[in-house]
Parts: sequence; structure tokens; C-alpha cells
Amino acid sequence: MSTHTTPGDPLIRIDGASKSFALPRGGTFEAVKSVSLTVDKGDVFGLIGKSGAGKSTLLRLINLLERPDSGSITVAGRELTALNKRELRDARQNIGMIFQQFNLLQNATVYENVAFPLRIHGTLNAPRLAARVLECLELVGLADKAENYPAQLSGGQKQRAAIARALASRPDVLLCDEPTSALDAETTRSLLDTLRDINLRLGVTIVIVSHELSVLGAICNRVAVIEDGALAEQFALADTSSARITALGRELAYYGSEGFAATAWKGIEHV
Ligand SMILES: Nc1ncnc2c1ncn2[C@@H]1O[C@H](COP(=O)(O)OP(=O)(O)OP(=O)(O)O)[C@@H](O)[C@H]1O
Repeated sequence: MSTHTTPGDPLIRIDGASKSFALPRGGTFEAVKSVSLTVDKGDVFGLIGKSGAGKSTLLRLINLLERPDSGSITVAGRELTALNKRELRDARQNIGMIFQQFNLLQNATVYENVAFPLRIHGTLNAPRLAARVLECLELVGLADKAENYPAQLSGGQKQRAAIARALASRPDVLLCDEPTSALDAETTRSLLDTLRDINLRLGVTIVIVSHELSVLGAICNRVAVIEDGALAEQFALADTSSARITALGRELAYYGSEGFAATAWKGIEHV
């Protein structure tokens, strides 16, 4: 999909975004507090933080699955927070998303799961739609599972099907919410390989939430640490020379080091 950015512009701009939720017994809880950050085209950008820090909410602000109470979200030059419903539906074609629990349609085949968003949007005729679905399934190594139902797939295969579905509209951005948390170490490594390949070969910009340092360390070039809904720090993973502010930032220093680079793809450990 073509972008509306000019060279040098970030692909994603979160500007002063805040999000509160109503509490069941009254009052509100501020899950995201005035966060501003940018993600460049081609980045694999990690969001890390303790449980409840607001990572998933921040990720969901990027495609307006959660609408910020204040602040703005701009993706590929379009300010999503200023769009009407129809324009937003169109802009969301440019932002794929995958989830920890895969969120596949259980009563549809893998093929139909991937075809689903294309049918809804209705821009491709039948032969082009079929070709696009197969192209996406081949990309994730699932072409031979097209007629299987999700219940007949392993966890890793389910997540691959979800990736194929997320890429069907050829988005510039792929949002990943804990994509490997339900997978074993070996499957995690293979899935991260696929995500890295998608980033490198297709140029898809990835924003990934994970509580696993090793996952972020293996795949990200930039990381933001979220604490109590606020941006605590952000850094390039390879920049191990500047002092890190947070404990998580310091722990991640190893993953930018030469020692890690030498063993990065030999074993992903769940921490
Ligand atoms: N829809 C909602 N309604 C009410 N509170 C919510 C809602 N979504 C999130 N929250 C609250 O906002 C806070 C941040 O949640 P969020 O899921 O963004 O955190 P997280 O950092 O992704 O955590 P985890 O790693 O445990 O998934 C939590 O306290 C959570 O309970």
C-alpha cells in the first residue's frame, strides 16, 4: 500500500496520547498518560514494560482499536484521529494486527480466514483475491494448510495464519500484541524468523509488544519502556553506549551487545 509520507517523516506518530478507562465502581484509570513517540519506516519497534503498564493499550491506540481521549495518532501521513468512519476503515487497511490468542475464525478454513478481510473490503475480483490469499499463505509457509480449520493447526501454524490474514491487504504496518506468548521456544524462534523476513523483504514496519526480553532483543532495532502508562525511555537496541534509565532498559543492554549478536538465533529463551 502506498504511503502519504515524505522522506524523513516517521511512519507512525503518537502525539501526546492519553487513554482512561471507566472503573466498575466509578472513577477512571489512566492506562496511557500523554505518550509521544515516533516509529520510522522499516523499524521493528518494541514496547516493553511490567504487566499492566499500558503496552497493549498503547499498541491498540495506533490503529484506533482504542481511541485516545486526547492527543493524535498519525500513520503514513494520515491523522487517524481526524478521520470519519469510512476514511478510518480505509486507513486501517494499511495496518495489520496479530494477537496472543490468534483470533482466527474457528468455523472457517485457513484460506477463508485470510480471504475474509479482502472480501469485506471488496476491491479484488475473484482470481486476484485467490492469488493474493495464496501469496500470503506461501509467505508464511502455510500453502499446504489452506483447507484446514484452525482447530487442525498447531499454535505456531495458527499464528502464521493470523500473520497471513494481517498481511492480506499489503499493509505498511504490522502490530503484534504478545505474538509468541502462547508458543514454545522453538516455535517462537521460527515465528520471529518469519516476522524478521517480512520486515526485511517486504519492508513492513513492525510494532511489537512482548514481556519477553529475548524476543524483543532478537527482533527489534528500537525499544520503548512503558512504566505506569508513561514513556519511561526509548533507545536503539544497538546503542549500548548511552546510559539506560530503567531496569528493563539496562537488562536489554545485553541484547544489543556483541555477545548476544553472536548467539541471537541459536536459542530464544522465555524469561
Ligand atoms: N477495556 C478496559 N477497561 C478497563 N481497564 C482496562 C481496559 N483495558 C486495559 N485496562 C487497564 O489498563 C491497564 C493497562 O492495560 P494493558 O493491557 O494496556 O497493559 P499491559 O502493559 O499490556 O499489560 P499485560 O502485559 O499484562 O498485558 C491495566 O490496569 C488494565 O487493567
